[in-house]
Amino acid sequence: MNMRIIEAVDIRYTYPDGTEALRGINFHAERGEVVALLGPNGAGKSTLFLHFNGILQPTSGKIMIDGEELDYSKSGLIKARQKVGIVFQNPDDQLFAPRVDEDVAFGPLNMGLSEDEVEERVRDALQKVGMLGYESKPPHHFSGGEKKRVAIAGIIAMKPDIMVLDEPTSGLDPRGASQILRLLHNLNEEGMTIIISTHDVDLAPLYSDRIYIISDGEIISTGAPSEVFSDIDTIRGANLRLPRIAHLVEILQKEDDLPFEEPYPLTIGEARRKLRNQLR
Ligand SMILES: Nc1ncnc2c1ncn2[C@@H]1O[C@H](COP(=O)(O)OP(=O)(O)OP(=O)(O)O)[C@@H](O)[C@H]1O
Repeated sequence: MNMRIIEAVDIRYTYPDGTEALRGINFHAERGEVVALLGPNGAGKSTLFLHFNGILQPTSGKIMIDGEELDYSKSGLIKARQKVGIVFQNPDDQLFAPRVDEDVAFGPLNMGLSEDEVEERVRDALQKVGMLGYESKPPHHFSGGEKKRVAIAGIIAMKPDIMVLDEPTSGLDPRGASQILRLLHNLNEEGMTIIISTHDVDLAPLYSDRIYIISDGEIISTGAPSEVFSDIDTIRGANLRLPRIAHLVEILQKEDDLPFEEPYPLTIGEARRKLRNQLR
């Protein structure tokens, strides 16, 4: 079994207008990891993510999925998209059906599964994201957090090995952000490899096993959160700041009114301890 479930090898990407968005990126996630890609706006996070299931083809370099080079033929792309699910930054780019259940069913139906299997997957996915009972509702009227959860359900229903989420908490209030993070924690506990891009330096160290810092199309630092954040010059050089406990606490304090049954993965005390250890 290949430990590196996904890998970008020396990826360069230049947009048709000549913008050099990625300048030789090496990145990988190991099976079962939560990896954060941290960087300021315009650093290249979305561009890199669009390479992970072949939406963009690199100008040079290659993407390896489970030890095999991504192949850009129609059948190769179908295979890649079953293994790697991408949740876009803006859920309106992902949701299109008039009903929640139709939206979530779209991926598995395209995979050619039976109606019974699709129905079961839709129910299971909606249950995981806390949206059971919303099947017939139009997603376009939902809050940002609810839309995001429906978009994630659509990916869960395809049962990918790897879920890639572009800024999953941006634009959400602390409660919405907390729900998404708990959901990702639960999916990871079940074995899914999770890759998250964010510019939120407070959340990245708390939820990730490993962090990459991207700046101007290049990876400038990688390692455990404690290693990455101990190099203050590099963090500042990437136009990022150091994590702040206060923001974290604000997010974690919302735990009581969450519509989930399982306990929150971390109490505030645990979060503080974890963060303190990582920054020691
Ligand atoms: N379609 C496009 N055509 C040309 N240039 C683009 C296009 N999309 C992005 N870029 C440029 O590529 C670079 C990387 O952008 P990208 O969106 O990948 O960054 P990002 O880190 O995801 O930022 P954000 O958090 O703002 O989305 C930026 O200079 C951006 O202006």
